[in-house]
Amino acid sequence: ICYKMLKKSDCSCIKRKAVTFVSVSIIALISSMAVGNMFFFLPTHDLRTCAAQFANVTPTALTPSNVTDILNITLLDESKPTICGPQSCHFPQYFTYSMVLSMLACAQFLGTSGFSKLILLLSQSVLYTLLVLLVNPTLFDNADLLNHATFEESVMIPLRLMSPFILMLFVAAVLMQGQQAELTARMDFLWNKQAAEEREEMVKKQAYNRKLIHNILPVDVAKYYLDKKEKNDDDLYCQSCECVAVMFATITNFSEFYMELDANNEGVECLRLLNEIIADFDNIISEPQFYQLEKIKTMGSTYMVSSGLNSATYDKENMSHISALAVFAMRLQDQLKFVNTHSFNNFKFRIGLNCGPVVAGVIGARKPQYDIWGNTVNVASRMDSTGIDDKIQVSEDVYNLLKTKGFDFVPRGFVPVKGKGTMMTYFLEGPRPNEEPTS
Ligand SMILES: Nc1ncnc2c1ncn2[C@@H]1O[C@H](COP(=O)(O)OP(=O)(O)OP(=O)(O)O)[C@@H](O)[C@H]1O
Repeated sequence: ICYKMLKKSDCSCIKRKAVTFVSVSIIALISSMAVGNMFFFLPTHDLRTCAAQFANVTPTALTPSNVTDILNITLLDESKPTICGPQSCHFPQYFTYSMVLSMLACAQFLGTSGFSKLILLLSQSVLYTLLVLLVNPTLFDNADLLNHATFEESVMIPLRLMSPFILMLFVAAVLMQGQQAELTARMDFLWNKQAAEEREEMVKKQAYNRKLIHNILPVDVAKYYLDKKEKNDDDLYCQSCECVAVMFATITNFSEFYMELDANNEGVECLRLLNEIIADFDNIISEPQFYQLEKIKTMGSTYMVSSGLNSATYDKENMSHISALAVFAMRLQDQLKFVNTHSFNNFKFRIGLNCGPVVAGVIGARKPQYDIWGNTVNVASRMDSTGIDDKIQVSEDVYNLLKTKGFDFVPRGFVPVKGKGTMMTYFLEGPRPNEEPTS
């Protein structure tokens, strides 16, 4: 009910108070049983004196057996009234045991610090000792006498002294056990804390590693390696893809821009600009509309992208992954124009597109690289290398698939392509995507 109705912190506070209340009640109850009962037997008559009076002798002249015989009492029969008075208590050591029980409850269940427990236990035992010694010591002396008479063995240490000694011994034991428990609890706490910190660190590292792997490999390929049970580095991952689109986009005059001079920190500033341009391209490819695209790699100032490499991104029906790559190519052109305007440069951009079957895979055990191979890739590269600055040259296959999808094409004519003879190619002119280029 508490957990349903209240906040967690309020609830644990109430729970703690309830536990303290119950513990204090138990301690008070058992202590009062121990201490309170002792008062029921007041006034207690000294059996030896009583028997001496009855026999009209001095108390020292009587042995314990004489006393029991004269008074006609036995250790085990407490109920019979004696000539000295009504029934008595023959086993006062049970008061001490009750006290030990109450102290045990105090030591075990009371939710306070070790020091306050020690103070409480000491005051309990001192109070009890005073009660034993001052209020009713005769009760304990009578018990000693009855024991002596029954077992015919003299009592070495009187019970009235033995009882406080037992309590002190118990306090010492509780103190030692408490210290040990506190030490263990502290160690447990520290170990738990350390374990929690290490677990948190491990989770963070795992997430970071996953992020790194996802930056190197496509999501499905990364999943293949992460889920793989047998970690064999030599395993080859490769997959045949039915119809993917491949793009090569090159900043053709970047080599003219790149110079190693003192003024540009030995070329570092040129590389910084190239890095910013590529990062802009990476940001565009991360947009949700380009989810079918996968960046393959950059080679110098060439950016290579493919689309439709897995079942999640390949659209067999509408070939939307090829349309998405065409739109992406135009976005890159717009982005580079934007960079030119703001960096007062005149970078030229040449793009080639092709589509068809490829083989995708990961090569190498160290620094593994995801790549695609096949004639489709070679031709896409040729579409770029034989293209014209600021144009997107596409193969006839791309043209045939996209001509009915609202794209504008201008035929370029037959282009000589190394190893292929001549190929009919087209320039993709539009329509331009509406989006503003990102800064
Ligand atoms: N996975 C790939 N990544 C980058 N470039 C590629 C890839 N596959 C092919 N190419 C490029 O495609 C182009 C055409 O390759 P092809 O095998 O037809 O001719 P090649 O004689 O090897 O090329 P080149 O004459 O340019 O050296 C090559 O320039 C090659 O670098």
